[in-house]
Amino acid sequence: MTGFTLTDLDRIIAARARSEDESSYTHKLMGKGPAKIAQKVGEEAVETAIAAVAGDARELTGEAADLLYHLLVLLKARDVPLADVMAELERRTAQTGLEEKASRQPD
Ligand SMILES: N=c1c2ncn([C@@H]3O[C@H](COP(=O)(O)OP(=O)(O)OP(=O)(O)O)[C@@H](O)[C@H]3O)c2ncn1[C@@H]1O[C@H](COP(=O)(O)O)[C@@H](O)[C@H]1O
Repeated sequence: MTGFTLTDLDRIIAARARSEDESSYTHKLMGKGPAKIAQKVGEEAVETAIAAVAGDARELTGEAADLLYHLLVLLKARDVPLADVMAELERRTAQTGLEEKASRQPD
């Protein structure tokens, strides 16, 4: 179990996006703009789906990590805070009333 969160990754992405470090993939990707980043999200989503259908857990793990990373970069490029996405997910959970039940049950 790791304590690393999407919020941690989001902070790293924000710092790398702000940097002028030419060796940073995040910096380079941000420079290409939202359309290119959105294309990468689409590609990574397809690769994730293919890995899931193939049933290869290791491949799926890697592709899902690529997808989440690129999705966070896309949100950053469009100035949509990750916190807003999490708040929307929380709102949906609150609507169903399942949050309390889930916290009482083991994973
Ligand atoms: N999580 C990631 C991450 N996941 C995937 N990738 C990069 O995403 C790229 C995807 O590879 P592809 O083959 O699909 O794309 P490509 O051919 O390199 O590029 P395109 O021409 O298709 O755009 C690879 O270069 C990976 O290194 C990531 N790059 C960075 N991070 C995180 O971002 C942090 C900052 O990275 P830098 O910005 O590089 O310092 C790192 O410490 C990581 O935490």
